[in-house]
This record gives sequence, C-alpha cells and structure tokens, in this order.
Amino acid sequence: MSGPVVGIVGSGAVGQTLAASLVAAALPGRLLVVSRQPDQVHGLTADLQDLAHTARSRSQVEAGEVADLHGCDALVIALRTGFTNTAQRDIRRGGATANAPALDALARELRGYRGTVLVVTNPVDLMARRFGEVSGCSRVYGIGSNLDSARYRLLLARYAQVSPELVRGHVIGEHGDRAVVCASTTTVGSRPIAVPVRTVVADLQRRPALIRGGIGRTRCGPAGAVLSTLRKTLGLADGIEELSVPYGDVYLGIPLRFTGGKAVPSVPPLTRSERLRLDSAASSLRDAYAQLPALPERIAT
Ligand SMILES: NC(=O)c1ccc[n+]([C@@H]2O[C@H](COP(=O)([O-])OP(=O)(O)OC[C@H]3O[C@@H](n4cnc5c(N)ncnc54)[C@H](O)[C@@H]3O)[C@@H](O)[C@H]2O)c1
Repeated sequence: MSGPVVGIVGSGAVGQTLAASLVAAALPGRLLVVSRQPDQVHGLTADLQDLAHTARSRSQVEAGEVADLHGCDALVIALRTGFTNTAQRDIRRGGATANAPALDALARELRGYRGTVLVVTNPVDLMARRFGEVSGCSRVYGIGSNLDSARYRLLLARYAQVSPELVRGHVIGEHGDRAVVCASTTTVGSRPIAVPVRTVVADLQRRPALIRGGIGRTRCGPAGAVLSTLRKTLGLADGIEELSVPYGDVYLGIPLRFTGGKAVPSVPPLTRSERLRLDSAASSLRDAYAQLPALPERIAT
C-alpha cells in the first residue's frame, strides 16, 4: 500500500459520493469509513472495494472505528445527525443544535490527532470552530466557501460566455446566507469585470435548492471540493482553496494559498462594502456560536 491514509466519518449522501470519488481518483492508499450505522458502512465498503477493483484503483477500503482514525493522514467529517430541518432562512444553520454534540463527542475522541481535518458537516463555519476548539487539533478546515467560489466562477463564465478557467474570483465569509462575493477583484481573462452581484447571489442561493429538488441532497459538488482540498492539504498539489479557518475570534471562509501542504491566508483587497459584509458575517457567526449547546463542564475550553 502506498499513498495517504484518509478517513471519512459519515456514510450518507456526501460520505458515499466522496468515498467513490476518492477511490476512483486513487487518492488514498487506504480509505477508512466510519459511521454510526454499521450496516451502511459494511455495504458501502463492499461497494467501494468493487469500484476499486473494477476501476483498477490502488485504494484499499476498510470499515473502521473512531479510534482507528488516529492513524490517518487526513479525516473528513461528513456526519449528520437525524433531525428535521424546518429553517426557512439560514437553512444550513438549522442543524447546529443537533450536530454540535456529535461533533463534540468525535472531537473529544480525537484529541491529540495531528493530521488534517476537513469538516463538511453544516453549519460548517460553526462546526469547524467547535471541532477545532474541543479537539485542540491545529489543522482544521471547513469546506464550503471553495464550493461557493467554484459555483460563482462557473456561473460568471456562463454569463460572460467564456471557459470557467478564465474566471478568477472568490466567495468568502459564511458558507450560508452571509457569503461575501469579492466582486471588486474578480477578473475574466485577467481583466476586471462588472459582476452582476445581485443576479449572481440569487443564482448561488438557488443552486443548492435546485440540486436538492432533483436528487434530495447536494453531494457531488461537496465531494469535488473535498477532493481538491485534500490534494492541497496533503501536499499533492499547490494552489488556492477558500476554506473556513480562524479569523479573529470566529471561523469563516477565506482564500488560503497552499504550497507543499502549508497554507498562508490570501484575502484579496476588499472594498468598504465587501469589508462591511465580511464583518457582518463574522458578527453573526459569533452570535450563533454563542447559542450552540454548552459543552459539559469537565471538557469546557
Ligand atoms: N460544507 C458543504 O459544502 C456541505 C455540502 C453538502 C452537505 N453538507 C453537510 O454535510 C453533512 C452530511 O450530509 P449528508 O447529505 O451526507 O447527510 P446524510 O444524512 O445522508 O448522512 C449522514 C451520515 O452521518 C452518519 N452519522 C450520524 N451521526 C453520526 C455520528 N455521531 N458519528 C458518525 N456518523 C454519524 C449517518 O449514519 C449517515 O451515514 C450535513 O451536515 C450536510 O448539511 C455540507
């Protein structure tokens, strides 16, 4: 076996699609799948082993327990506890109260873990912060703003009728209703472009609903965002990912430039109104974090 060892926690829509993407790309030497439902994990593991064999992938796939995750180079947390999301606005924040205790329990078991942790569980900016604070892990990144940014570049390329590779631009802040479009620094073919911000924001907000309406859950986009981030964090590729990391006293999405697996913040110059929107996202996330269920006394940080 050669190649990094990657663990996935959660074997639902995102976990399954991600696992299949990783095996098809032959990124992990070994892939460990951990979840709450043993039947689901064992079924998925067998299916992925079939994929590895048919696609001639070198990835070995195994079911594992949380304790086994300490041996991984990178972990992806894509769990979702059972709850009904009734939120009409701030939909991703609807899972905060339900998911936080599961993240806490996992974080406690992973104290001392030294690898990379990618948090996918929503609301990702709050869950990444919670996981980072409870576990003490230093390489915790929330996935979401890079997916927003990829969608943004795709939509702009369609408006401008150019290839998406020609579009440069970021969506930062919250992976949610307070995402900030960095319109002032967006370029197409190295030239500034007048971004139709309202149209873009409306289209960005509609896109997850469009996907959910058709296939129940978003899964392929997040899987791609994780795959791309794993390559950067494991030092297999250099480049920029917009990820949720500590920003002042909160976590929110900013561009990080990865070189050889090491990240340096690379926030573009912001106009006054972009800066105000980012500050507003930070303030709202700070308030929402304070509303999360309290940590048990003995582990409060
Ligand atoms: N950040 C992003 O860009 C992004 C995109 C899409 C989805 N998400 C989020 O990812 C999460 C997963 O979404 P999904 O559609 O795969 O959900 P899902 O309900 O299909 O799957 C959730 C999985 O988590 C497992 N699970 C539940 N509690 C667990 C625990 N305590 N320990 C281990 N496993 C546990 C379940 O058994 C199930 O396998 C959700 O929070 C969703 O909102 C984030």
